[in-house]
Amino acid sequence: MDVSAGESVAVVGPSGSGKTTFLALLGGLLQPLAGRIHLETPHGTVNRTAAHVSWVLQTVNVLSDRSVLDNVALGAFSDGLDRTTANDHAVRAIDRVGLGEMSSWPVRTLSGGEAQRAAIARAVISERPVLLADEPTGQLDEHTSRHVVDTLLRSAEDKITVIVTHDNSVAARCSRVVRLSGRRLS
Ligand SMILES: Nc1ncnc2c1ncn2[C@@H]1O[C@H](COP(=O)(O)OP(=O)(O)OP(=O)(O)O)[C@@H](O)[C@H]1O
Repeated sequence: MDVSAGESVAVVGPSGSGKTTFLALLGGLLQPLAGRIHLETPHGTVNRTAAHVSWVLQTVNVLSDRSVLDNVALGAFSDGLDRTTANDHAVRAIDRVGLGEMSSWPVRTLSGGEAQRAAIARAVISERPVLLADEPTGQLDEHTSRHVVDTLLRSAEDKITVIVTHDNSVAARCSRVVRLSGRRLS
């Protein structure tokens, strides 16, 4: 599979077909037994993709005692943005996912879906060229899901975005849909 910057790819398929495993391979969390995954960057070919990927995971990976703002800004800050710029980007992304009023709240006080939206805000402001999302709307109602997918896809304009989803309406909005079944991509 070849994916170019600006493309958003939905990965669909039955439960247990290997979608999360495929994402983990793309993101360098697992090494393939066969085949090769690499990323072409302006600075050359990268074989270890992990440092180039921002994640939205099925189990929400946030620091639960820190505020929404801290959680969202931290990723961009640790990637090298200065704190003021990281905070500015974070504030805008938090507004876009509808958590503006909760910005100073510790993430542990949020619902599962709200924490998931904080994780999405963190991923979309990342300057990393690849965004991998595993069921990013799994805990969201239809209206919030549509809004959050807008935010994800807006950030996809200059990134490689791969979204694992069971939601056909999310898949339909991606620029490409691939199906995993019987251990094959089609
Ligand atoms: N670390 C592991 N070691 C061995 N087998 C694993 C491991 N992780 C997942 N599997 C198996 O690999 C298969 C694919 O799992 P995976 O989580 O990638 O599926 P999925 O398509 O994302 O499923 P779902 O839609 O239910 O989240 C499953 O049968 C699972 O049991």
